[in-house]
Amino acid sequence: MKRAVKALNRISVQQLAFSYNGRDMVFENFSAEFSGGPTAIIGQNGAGKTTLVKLIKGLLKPDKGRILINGIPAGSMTVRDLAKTVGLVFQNPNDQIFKPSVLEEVTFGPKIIGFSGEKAERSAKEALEMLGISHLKHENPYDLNLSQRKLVSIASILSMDPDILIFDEPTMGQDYEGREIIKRTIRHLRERGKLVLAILHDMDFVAENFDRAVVMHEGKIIADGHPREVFAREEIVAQAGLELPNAVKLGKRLGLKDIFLTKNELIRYLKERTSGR
Ligand SMILES: Nc1ncnc2c1ncn2[C@@H]1O[C@H](COP(=O)(O)OP(=O)(O)OP(=O)(O)O)[C@@H](O)[C@H]1O
Repeated sequence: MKRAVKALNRISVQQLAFSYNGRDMVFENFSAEFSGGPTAIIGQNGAGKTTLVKLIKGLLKPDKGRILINGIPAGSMTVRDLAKTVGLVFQNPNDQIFKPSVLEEVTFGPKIIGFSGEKAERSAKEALEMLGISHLKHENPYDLNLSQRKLVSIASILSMDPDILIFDEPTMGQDYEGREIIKRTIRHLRERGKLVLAILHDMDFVAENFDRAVVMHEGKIIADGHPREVFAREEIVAQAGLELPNAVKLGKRLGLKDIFLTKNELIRYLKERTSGR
């Protein structure tokens, strides 16, 4: 008997044009494909990153072109179907959170998209556990600090169990522990076959956790590849005003030709080189 194979989650952006005011074009004939491992969208302020993810999420409508979500034109999907398929965690959690308790907040989304009360609660509790904030479930989100509130906003999207998750600046305001939690969450989502996109200004986090970096500049993609390839391209790094990851900077300062994405990679290389002498 044939086993059903779940198709890869995929976003296909085709010949997109978009302007906020009908004059200044953010995108003109912009195309991109997203599937597979976690993808970071990077580039200077104003490059069009947030506009792109809002278009994908259906919060903005393209002037021209179309966006296919798992083969289906986003424009033809109901708000509920789109919410079930694509979850967007906003940069600022205050734009997303409005319930008086963490548990209500994280249960709200799953209920809206049709989970039973019991399933919504189970899913919410799993998400809170994943993000290490189960102990906060009875708190009012607005009594929490910004980094905890950000984790609540991530949990409230995770609990809907969408196929595609988009994070706008997930590590902003997070300390070491928060970054570790987000790192684990991305790994967990990837293992479950979810498509993860994240807008990031934190290049260390990109280097450590992403398979692909898409560099945007003035509404265009100017580089697209594994972070090791992208950070090796000095002209791209300069054009997009990117800060290099610390391990890459250190490797360069040591005069090494190869690109080391993490401190561990660099240390391993230096140890091998020393022991091989
Ligand atoms: N609500 C809006 N109304 C009008 N113009 C906007 C609006 N939001 C963004 N823009 C403009 O659209 C362009 C792309 O902005 P966008 O926020 O998508 O960039 P970004 O790469 O996400 O930047 P950041 O890293 O600061 O979030 C910029 O020129 C910006 O000024």
